[in-house]
Amino acid sequence: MASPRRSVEGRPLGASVSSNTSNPGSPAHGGGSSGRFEFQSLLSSRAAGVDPTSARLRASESPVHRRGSFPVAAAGSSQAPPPSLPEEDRMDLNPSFLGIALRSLLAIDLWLSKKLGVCAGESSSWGSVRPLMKLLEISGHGITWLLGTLYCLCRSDSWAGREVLMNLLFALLLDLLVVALIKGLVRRPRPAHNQMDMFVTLSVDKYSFPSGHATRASLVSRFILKHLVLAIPLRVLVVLWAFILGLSRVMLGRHNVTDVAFGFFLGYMQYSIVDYCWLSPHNAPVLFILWNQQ
Ligand SMILES: CC(C)=CCC/C(C)=C/CC/C(C)=C/COP(=O)(O)O
Repeated sequence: MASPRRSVEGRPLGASVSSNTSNPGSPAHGGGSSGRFEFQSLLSSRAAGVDPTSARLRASESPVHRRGSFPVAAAGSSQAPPPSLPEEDRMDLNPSFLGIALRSLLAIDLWLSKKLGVCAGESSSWGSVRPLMKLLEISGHGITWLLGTLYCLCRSDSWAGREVLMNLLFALLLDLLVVALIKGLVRRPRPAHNQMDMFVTLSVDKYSFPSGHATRASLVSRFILKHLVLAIPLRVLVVLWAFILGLSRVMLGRHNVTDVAFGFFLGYMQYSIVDYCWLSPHNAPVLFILWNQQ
């Protein structure tokens, strides 16, 4: 059955609001038999195996089909104030506005990412700096950081140093796990202009959301700023490295802007988790004793 509620649902709401405002006499305004809402309701009733004529009759009784009562359409008109919608219909209407906002954000994201992807190929406008961008890519790669941390852990001869490095190792592994989980869940494909010529990847790295390099850059730089005593210029360099690494992901065409922006946010939050669960000889003695026996 094409209930009134079914005829209300879905994407066209935002479009119909604007068409109602700009052209109150149009079929989409709800008055004509070929109006957009009727078309929608016919489609949904066909999909549900319902007789289109009876569906149309029902649609004309629906709260949204009485479009003159919708606040935007009614603005400036002499029509009676709208009867309030039942609670369940109001809940259906709001997400479609959110949907439109999300769709617009995604459209801007794709457009901006394509514009910024100036090193996506050798023949791109900034193709000559592609090798430099790929060097940056290696500087933020999981393998580089894991091997580097393990090496420093082996060379460290102080308890304090080992504690910090053990936590950095934990942070890097947590980051790999969280990013792999989200990539596997969201499954957003990489931008079409990306060349998949990355140095050592996991199977989930065919997906792009969020950027693993961006999460690592923000996690590691926050970690370094908190636990290493560095001169101001070096601290600035650490932040710059993280920012440029994130930007280089979009310039290389590996990611969309939102992948990197969310990656930065996620990495920042991950550091808070690492800080909260800080491993020390007091709360994780086994880990430290085992390591010292190596
Ligand atoms: C211990 C273990 C599972 C190590 C795997 C290290 C590894 C291959 C990480 C992949 C790093 C990578 C290519 C991430 C992708 O970064 P995006 O910025 O392109 O998302």
